[in-house]
Amino acid sequence: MPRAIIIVLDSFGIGAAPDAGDFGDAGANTFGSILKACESGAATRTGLRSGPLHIPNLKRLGLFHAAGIETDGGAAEAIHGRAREISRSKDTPSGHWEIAGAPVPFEWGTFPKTRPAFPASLIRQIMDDSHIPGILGDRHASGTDILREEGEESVRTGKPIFYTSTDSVLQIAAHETHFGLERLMALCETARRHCDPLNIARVIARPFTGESAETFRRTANRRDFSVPPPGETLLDRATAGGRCVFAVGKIADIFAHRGVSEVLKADGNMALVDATLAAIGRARSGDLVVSNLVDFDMVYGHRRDVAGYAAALEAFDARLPEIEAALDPGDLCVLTADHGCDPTFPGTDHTREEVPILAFGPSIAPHDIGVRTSFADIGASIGVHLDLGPGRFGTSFL
Ligand SMILES: O=P(O)(O)O[C@H]1O[C@H](CO)[C@@H](O)[C@H]1O
Ligand SMILES: [Mn+2]
Ligand SMILES: [Mn+2]
Repeated sequence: MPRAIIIVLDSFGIGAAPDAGDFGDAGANTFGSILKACESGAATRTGLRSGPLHIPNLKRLGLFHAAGIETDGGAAEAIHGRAREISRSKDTPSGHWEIAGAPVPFEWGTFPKTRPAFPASLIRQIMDDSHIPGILGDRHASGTDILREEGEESVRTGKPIFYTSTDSVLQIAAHETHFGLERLMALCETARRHCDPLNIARVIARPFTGESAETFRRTANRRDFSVPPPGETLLDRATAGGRCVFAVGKIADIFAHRGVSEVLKADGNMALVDATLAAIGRARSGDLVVSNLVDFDMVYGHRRDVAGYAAALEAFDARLPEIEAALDPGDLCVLTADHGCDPTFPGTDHTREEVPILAFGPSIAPHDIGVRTSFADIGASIGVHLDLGPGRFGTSFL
């Protein structure tokens, strides 16, 4: 029996979705903007990269075809197309769950762009149950900015930093040793419980190290406390069918550990590619590997670092031949994304975009699958490929 691999390039959208205007994202295009910035020289950084975007392998597979960009290159080598999201939000869990065949049929709770952003009753409940002396932040913010602004006071007072974004999230940053990593995780579990009635998708622990605003760094001990997916996912169906599901990076957290057999954690895109290759190496026939490459989003998209994003794409592209070489004759590997995060767009939030689908394997015949009406077509196709059936949502493109 064949195997399947999904690699989510977190935030790698390829153009505004038809409903992008509803999200304030008309005109956003993560891939297109990076391409343009590279072309014009705006994505040059000494010692990092320069010139036009160099992604020969993604190009060969059909990324430009999927994005509707004319190229002088030949025919695409992968099944190629793009997909729209039916879930009404542009966050990570919604995107991943829809890819896995469980779109979100309701609106998430979010916190207003006011100061304070969190309801006093919520903060009171969390404080009563966690013995913290108070909180800092209490607003919408970029996680790295707020660390510079509030980190030193947090260390001095022992008050953790609470912040949010347009996503359905409560993020809590605290120092790994001064506050304590385990204590932060316990605090997040408490917060998770009190966020449930507000329909908040995720509470995220954001531990950091360092001793001053200039040296604070967020660590790889980030942990997402997610509510479970709203329906049966491809991962659930695979494990129920006796298959092994390897979850690489934050996949297990995103799926609230449901439908996951083995967790492989790693820090940084290149280590995550290594972990993905390790999982492919261990997967047996009928198994599923699901991997998330978070740096595109967390380190470059939200930071609006277009040169960094371009360099990260080039670095991933250079690893693609290794991934292709790791595939057995019957395998199917799908590259896609969960939402956009255009590094040239105003603000620091995700952008509502269509995502690429590049599906390849030694015996997969390339063809154009056009614009898919749901990310769920990916899960449906993999379900068919793995002989698990298409699932409730989505139409197989195989
Ligand atoms: O600015 P940072 O802390 O990276 O936060 C980002 O990460 C969150 C979860 O992915 C998003 O909601 C966005 O706000
Ligand atoms: Mn994401
Ligand atoms: Mn994000």
